[in-house]
Formats: sequence, structure tokens, C-alpha cells
Amino acid sequence: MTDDELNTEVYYDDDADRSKIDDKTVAVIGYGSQGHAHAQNLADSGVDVVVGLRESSSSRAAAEEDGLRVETPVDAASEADIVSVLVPDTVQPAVFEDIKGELDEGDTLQFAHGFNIHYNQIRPPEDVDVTMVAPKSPGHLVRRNYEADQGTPGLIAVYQDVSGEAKEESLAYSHAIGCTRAGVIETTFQEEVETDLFGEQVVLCGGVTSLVKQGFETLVDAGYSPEMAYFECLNELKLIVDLMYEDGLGGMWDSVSDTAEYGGLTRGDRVVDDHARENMEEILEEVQNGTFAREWIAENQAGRPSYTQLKDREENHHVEQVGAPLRDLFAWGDEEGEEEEAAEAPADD
Ligand SMILES: NC(=O)C1=CN([C@@H]2O[C@H](COP(=O)(O)OP(=O)(O)OC[C@H]3O[C@@H](n4cnc5c(N)ncnc54)[C@H](OP(=O)(O)O)[C@@H]3O)[C@@H](O)[C@H]2O)C=CC1
Ligand SMILES: CC[C@](O)(C(C)=O)C(=O)O
Ligand SMILES: [Mg+2]
Ligand SMILES: [Mg+2]
Repeated sequence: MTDDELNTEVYYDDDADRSKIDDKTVAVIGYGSQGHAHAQNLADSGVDVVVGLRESSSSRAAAEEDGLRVETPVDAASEADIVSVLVPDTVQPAVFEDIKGELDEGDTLQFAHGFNIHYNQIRPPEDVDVTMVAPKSPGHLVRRNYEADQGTPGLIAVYQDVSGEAKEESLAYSHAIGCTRAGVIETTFQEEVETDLFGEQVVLCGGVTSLVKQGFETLVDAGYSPEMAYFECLNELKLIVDLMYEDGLGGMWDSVSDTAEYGGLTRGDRVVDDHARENMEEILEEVQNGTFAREWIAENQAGRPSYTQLKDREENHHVEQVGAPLRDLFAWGDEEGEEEEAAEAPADD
């Protein structure tokens, strides 16, 4: 398929005008999954970066060790032309209240996910650009891909364009973090929020972990060894998804046996059936009408009681107890573990 056959325009390196960012200062607020990747990629691309972290932040040492200048969020925002808000969605409204006084006319307030703008938790001043550059990937891979001279696909969106250059600046920022190497699509804050929340709940994070757990439990409850069940339902999933990633569903079907293909084609829809589809539609509606957003905001205001309980249950699931020692035995286990620990920035919880 050529670019002409695509339904939407995809922007690559040549479409970005780096002069829109090269003489600007970017404040990256937060140094977690996305923050460390954006800050390091921008800096390696020659952009002036200052990281904004609170004095007590556990991420300060990591950012400084990575050679970045660190100030408080207020001081970083004060000297920046572009303020990239990369703290957790739930703390963004409070952080925004602290830094909003530092946004000068014509500055850019930028996000990697549109939750707080779309659900009106942040009301930006009218005289700044409001944009989004959202890599479609976990942050650690945004950094890893950049270092490997590869890219990460991303989205850009413009919510407010005071300067008349918001889109061009977003593309230049996408270039500097490596997204235009892989391709960038323009969207709206609404579309990004609704598809991102739906995708992570139904397929990528929620759906797939439930599928793994139910498959694992079914085998173990039927008397099969947990190790067998782990390899079958979790470990091999990565290898199957890698094939889909490289060459679509067809690439995967071509690689597995005819027996697997026939069994999968006849049985898959019995598992993820019409009932599952109805549930997907219901979940999408909760995203669209704000039910999920209200629930998540209230959950945070209450100190995250359900989140804490569910997280604890997940961490103690049998598949996790079986998997950890097995992964330690993998030949590459130590090396990868060390690399990830080094790259790992502190999480919000
Ligand atoms: N995770 C991902 O890969 C993706 C995330 N996004 C979006 O990117 C944004 C950032 O998410 P993510 O990278 O996961 O965030 P993280 O949870 O990884 O962010 C943690 C960072 O935020 C800082 N932080 C936490 N609370 C505060 C606070 N109150 N004041 C100042 N700094 C604080 C932490 O520092 P401290 O040590 O001070 O706590 C740490 O540096 C979100 O909008 C998210 O939806 C988009 C695409 C993918
Ligand atoms: C899939 C989860 C995600 O949307 C992401 C990595 O893209 C997130 O919010 O972390
Ligand atoms: Mg998300
Ligand atoms: Mg996402």
C-alpha cells in the first residue's frame, strides 16, 4: 500500500520543519514513563530541555544522572516556550494550577494524552497554544526505539492554535522525539482520548490480561501444570503478537500450523463472542459519555480504594507467582532485567 492508498495523511521526518522547535526551550514536567523518553530524546536531538520535578521528587536523581537540567515545575515552566505535561493524568490538574501563571502569551501547553482537556479538568488560558503529541507506545519503548535509530508511531492534535503554528510545532516536536521516523497521524483530543481509553481497557491492557488469566486458570483448574499453563497462555502470547505486529493477522496465521489456524478460526469467536462485543460497546459508551472519567476521578479523590485492592489482587495472581521464577531462568533474564531497572523511572504509585 502506498501513502496514496491510506485513508489518512501520515507525516514522516521530511514533513517536519525543525526550525519550529530548535530555538525553543521545552519544559518536560515529570520524568516517568513518557517524561524520561521525551526529555532524553529531545535533548539528544539538540533541543534545549529542562525537566520540571518537585523538590522531593524521587525522579530527580535519575534525570540529573541522565545529564538533564532539573528545576521545579514552576521554574521549568517559567523559562519554557513549550510546556509538556507528562505527569500522571490524575495529578495534572493540580500541577497545572501551580504552573499556569508561568504560561506566557504564545507559549504552548502540550499533553501526551487528552484526558484532562477533553473532560474539562484543565481549562487552559486562551492566549496559549494547546497541543498533543502522543506516542502510541509505552514510554520506555519510545526511548529504546529512538536509541536504536527506529521510531515510534504517534498522534498529534491541536486544541487551541493562537500562534497559527501549533500543528507545525507539534510535528517538529514529534520529529525530535523520533515519532515522525515511524509516522504521525493528526487527530482531535476527543478521538485520541476515546480510542486510547477504549483500547487500553478492552484490548491492550484489560482485555488481554483477562484473556491470559482465564485461559491460565482454565488449564490449571483442569489439572494441568501451572508452568505448562504459563508458557501456553502468557509467554507464547508475545511471540504470536510479534508475528501480528510484523505482518498482520495473516502473517501470524501463515506461521502457525494449519491445525492451530483451523482451531483458532473456529473457536476464537466462541470465546470473544457477541456478548463480549456488547460489553465492548457498553465500555465505549462509558468512555464517550464520561462515566469512566467521573469514576476514575472519584476513585482518586477517595484515595484509590478499589484501584489498590485490584492491583494487589493482580500482583498476587497465580500466573504471576508461577511466571516470576520462570522468567528468572530465561537466558536473557538478567541482562534485560538490569537494562529495564536502569531505564525504569519511578512510577506514580
Ligand atoms: N505511560 C505511557 O507510556 C503513556 C502515557 N501517556 C500519557 O502521558 C502522561 C504521563 O504518563 P506517564 O508517563 O505514564 O506518567 P508516570 O506515572 O510515569 O509519571 C511519573 C512522573 O510524574 C511525576 N509526578 C507524579 N506526581 C507528581 C506531582 N504531583 N507533581 C509533580 N510531578 C509528579 C513523578 O515524579 P515524583 O517522583 O515527584 O512522583 C514522575 O517523574 C499521561 O497523560 C499519560 O496518559 C501517553 C501514552 C503512553
Ligand atoms: C496502552 C496504555 C497507554 O494508553 C499507552 C502505553 O499507550 C497508557 O495510557 O499507558
Ligand atoms: Mg492511555
Ligand atoms: Mg495509549
